[in-house]
Amino acid sequence: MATITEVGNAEIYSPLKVLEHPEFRILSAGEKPAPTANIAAFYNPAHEIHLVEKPKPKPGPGQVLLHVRATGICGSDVHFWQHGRIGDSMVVRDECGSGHESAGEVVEVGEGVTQWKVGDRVAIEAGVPCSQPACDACRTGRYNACPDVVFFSTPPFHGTLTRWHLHPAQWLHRLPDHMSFEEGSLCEPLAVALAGIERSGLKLGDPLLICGAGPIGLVTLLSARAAGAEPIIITDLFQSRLDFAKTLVPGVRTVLIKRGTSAKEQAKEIKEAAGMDLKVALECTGVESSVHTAIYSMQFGGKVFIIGVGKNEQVFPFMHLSANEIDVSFQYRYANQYPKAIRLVAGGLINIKPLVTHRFSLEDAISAFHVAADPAQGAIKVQIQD
Ligand SMILES: NC(=O)c1ccc[n+]([C@@H]2O[C@H](COP(=O)([O-])OP(=O)(O)OC[C@H]3O[C@@H](n4cnc5c(N)ncnc54)[C@H](O)[C@@H]3O)[C@@H](O)[C@H]2O)c1
Ligand SMILES: OC[C@H](O)C(O)[C@@H](O)CO
Repeated sequence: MATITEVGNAEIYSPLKVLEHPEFRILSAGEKPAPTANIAAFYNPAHEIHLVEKPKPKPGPGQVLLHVRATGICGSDVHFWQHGRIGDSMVVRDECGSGHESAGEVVEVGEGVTQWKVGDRVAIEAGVPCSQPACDACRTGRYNACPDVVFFSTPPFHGTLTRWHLHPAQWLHRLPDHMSFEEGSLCEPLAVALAGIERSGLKLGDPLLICGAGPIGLVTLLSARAAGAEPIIITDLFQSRLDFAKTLVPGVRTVLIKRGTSAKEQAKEIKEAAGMDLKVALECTGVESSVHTAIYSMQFGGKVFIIGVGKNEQVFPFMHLSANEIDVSFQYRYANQYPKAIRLVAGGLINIKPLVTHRFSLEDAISAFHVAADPAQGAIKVQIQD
């Protein structure tokens, strides 16, 4: 039987027709895999999700084999499973492995790897750009724009929600001893928030609006508090999410968004809660009406910075933006944020631990997905730990 290294890296990091591969197999419902089996959670174009058993890979030159110890379920994992696509370019066309918020432990290193040894604990940066000198994005440090990026868990690339994961040595980040795997895996959504804070230009004392109190909005809230924004207003459609935000950052002011209320009326309520017009909005829903609310909440010269992902085409209040010199910018994943994320958590400036509300074993990953997908369960961050 061919091993993964004999098959070659190109196949590991490329559209792998897993079910045609002799060593891949979907586990039947209720089947108990061996304790060391390389199981993973896969979704497919028929919107099914199941455990798959796949071979334990061998690290090739420059690669590290990891025991993945903690993985968070991201909204995009659930979205790929239930909707089969995000936008036009990320489409589920085959079985695809989930998960990209992971941390783990080095169990084997490939030829030429000198910076890692067995037992090292790492956060896994799931987007691996090509790093070629001819690639403008990689050369200029904006590697999230690399056209040849392998982003684990975005089709066609399989994810890091598996027991044994092979990763390029240079895209791992060392975890200090006092940082848990759980915190290491949360560095992924934290990296998204930090990229947003950095690129929005948020400064000490800036009045800030955060739209949406999901995991990204909440991690943005923690980061914005550490960055010194004041006051901070956070919105959501659900009071329970706003209450959760208050437990994280007691000083945050909350505004419940009511369906059927106009964006201008909601903005009025937000400005009243702040006692002023706001300077920056970090929009973490991607919902058109919420983007409008953010725009109408801004002062002259404000900035609406959109982290949320939404409908392909959306309408903007053009003249209001124009007459108030309001900038609108967007974030696509992140670049150069992991070392910063680890420093902020390790240094105690950001406490991300309370975000994890549910924990499952790898064998129970499918139940974890069902909890993450069901709003009635009240989960913030569901983690799978091994
Ligand atoms: N730009 C990026 O690279 C990047 C990376 C990760 C996630 N995202 C996106 O960020 C967004 C947030 O991610 P998440 O995991 O927190 O998602 P989530 O769906 O768990 O949370 C979104 C929150 O927004 C709230 N919401 C919905 N409509 C609202 C409205 N009109 N006003 C106020 N709140 C509203 C929801 O109730 C929910 O609590 C998603 O769109 C996600 O795709 C973007
Ligand atoms: O944090 C990274 C994001 O979740 C990904 O871009 C995902 O949404 C699609 O690849």
